[in-house]
Amino acid sequence: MFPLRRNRRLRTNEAIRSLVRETIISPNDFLVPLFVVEGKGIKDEIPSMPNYFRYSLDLLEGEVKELWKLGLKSVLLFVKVPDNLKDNKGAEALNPNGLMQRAIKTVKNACPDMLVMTDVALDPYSAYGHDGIVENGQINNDKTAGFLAEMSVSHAQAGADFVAPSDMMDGRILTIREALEDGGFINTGIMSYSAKYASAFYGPFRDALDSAPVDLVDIPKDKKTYQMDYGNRLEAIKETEMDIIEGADIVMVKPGLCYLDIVRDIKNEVDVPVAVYQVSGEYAMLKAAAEKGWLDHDAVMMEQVTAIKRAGADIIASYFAKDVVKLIS
Ligand SMILES: NCc1[nH]cc(CCC(=O)O)c1CC(=O)O
Ligand SMILES: [Mg+2]
Repeated sequence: MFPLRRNRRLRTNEAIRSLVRETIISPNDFLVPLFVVEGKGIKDEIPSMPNYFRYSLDLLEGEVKELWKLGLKSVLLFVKVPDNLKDNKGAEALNPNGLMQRAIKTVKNACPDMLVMTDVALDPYSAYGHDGIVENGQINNDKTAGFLAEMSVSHAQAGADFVAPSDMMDGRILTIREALEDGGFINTGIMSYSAKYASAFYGPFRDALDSAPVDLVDIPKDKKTYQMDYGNRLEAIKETEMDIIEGADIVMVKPGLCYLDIVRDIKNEVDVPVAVYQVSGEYAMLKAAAEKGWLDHDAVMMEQVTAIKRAGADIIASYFAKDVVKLIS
């Protein structure tokens, strides 16, 4: 008996393969993380993130214009805060003339139609490298949520389109939503890092912002009391559903590749867009393997972002965004 159905017919050549391909990557899929620093003329390569840079505001302009030309229309801003401006409460985060607030305006000036999302969490501002206020050796959930709401309003005032709380405090989406509504920012969206795991893949990001938790007595050494345990799956659905009820417009799973089962679970469960963050450690792993000549950088990169989209990502936050778009254009 010869087979009646030969699946290989649909794989005969690139024309037929591209005709039947289910998942196609486009510039519209990406959200581009950007690291911003004080100073002038700075384009500083992050050692553990080859070919990824921190920009001072004057050079950020050109970078943003380049992204726009490539068809990348959304950015996610992170700031590296000077040590002397860090404290336990993140007071500098509310400075109307702070680095984040100026960065938002810089992007909007350079490129008025660029969608600007901002990271909302204390860690870049925290003397202890924590996403919240430390009290008696613990992260105070409710004080932190209140502070993040003020921070979100400050970003909205500066012109942010979306705030992206990445802290994992309970209840902060509701607190932030209420503060935005009260402030009249009814159209400012919230992209919640809703299922964010306590992951060792964030290492290079913490190098980039110098934001790792400090090693001091009475200060938690890691983020495991607020970020999720990577053994858990149902908890991701619970976290995500709660954030949607509290007012999240977009939910996120983070990191990416090791968590694609979670992405699919959530995609099947919710009716809001699902973002996935392919994080710094994922970027660093591929760059390192490619540098050694052990992996084909571009081929593996495309396989990875396609897998993330296939798993259910509507939005991919990725340090590879520019590389991908240059490759496919
Ligand atoms: N709240 C901070 C924050 N926002 C995004 C990332 C990680 C992103 C990456 O690794 O690329 C982190 C680090 C952390 O939680 O320690
Ligand atoms: Mg939560």
